[in-house]
Amino acid sequence: MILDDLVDATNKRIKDHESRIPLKELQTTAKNLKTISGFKTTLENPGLHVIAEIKQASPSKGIIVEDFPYLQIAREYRNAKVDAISVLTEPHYFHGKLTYLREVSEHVPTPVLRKDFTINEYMIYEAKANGASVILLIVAILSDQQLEQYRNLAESLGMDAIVEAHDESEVHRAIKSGAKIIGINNRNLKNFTVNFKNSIHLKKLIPNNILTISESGIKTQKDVDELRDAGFNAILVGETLMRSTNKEQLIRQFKKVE
Ligand SMILES: O=C(O)c1ccccc1NCC(=O)[C@H](O)[C@H](O)COP(=O)(O)O
Repeated sequence: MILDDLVDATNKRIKDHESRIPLKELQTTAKNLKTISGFKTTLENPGLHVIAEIKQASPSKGIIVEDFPYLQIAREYRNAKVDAISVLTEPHYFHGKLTYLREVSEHVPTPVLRKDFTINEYMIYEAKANGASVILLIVAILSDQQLEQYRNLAESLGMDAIVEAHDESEVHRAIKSGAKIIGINNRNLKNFTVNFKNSIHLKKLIPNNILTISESGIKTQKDVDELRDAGFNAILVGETLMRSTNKEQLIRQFKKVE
């Protein structure tokens, strides 16, 4: 299964990072670096918020774009007033890099999500040390204890955590862990199909005091309107924006602003 392969590859990658930058050194950098806070507060405002993703490739699609001017893309997203930028840092399947995260956070004054497969505390300090305002915690790869502990650690470092669920039992675990923001991934990670109805059904299980984000496979204005009507606080859009030749216009259209 792809998720197991991703976790194995992440384990090896982070062991290598730890051998080069010890945890103590990373913790000092993380604690001293000032990053943008307030992502959660932004989502609490009325309206549908947009998280725009920067990624060159994915397991389901392979290479999405050959040309990858990530800083220029980040500036276009900023001009379109996105509420956060999601940056893939996983190198093997998504062709991501930590450098992209750091540079985007240094050049663009918008909260940045480290989009990766967080499996330990080292990665949370690493996210903060490289400019992240938000991290992702995927319920399918973490225990109940890790979900709570990692979210608390992220918050203690001034970041927010999106707890990602794919099905009913994962939504219940996310709620039980104390998640303040739940991301529902529309993509089935076994066969890569995308199903909005599942996302809209799962939203109904989440209490109103928890913020919700619909992630993956969002392509058209109809998709966006359906998710807005279902009451999501935000959408996370990757491939559709990466392939768009006018990203700014598309985001404004999705947000329904002139
Ligand atoms: O995108 C994939 O193929 C994928 C496969 C396995 C695990 C995660 C995967 N994607 C990560 C994401 O969550 C997406 O990058 C993100 O939600 C944006 O999705 P999209 O708009 O469909 O590019």
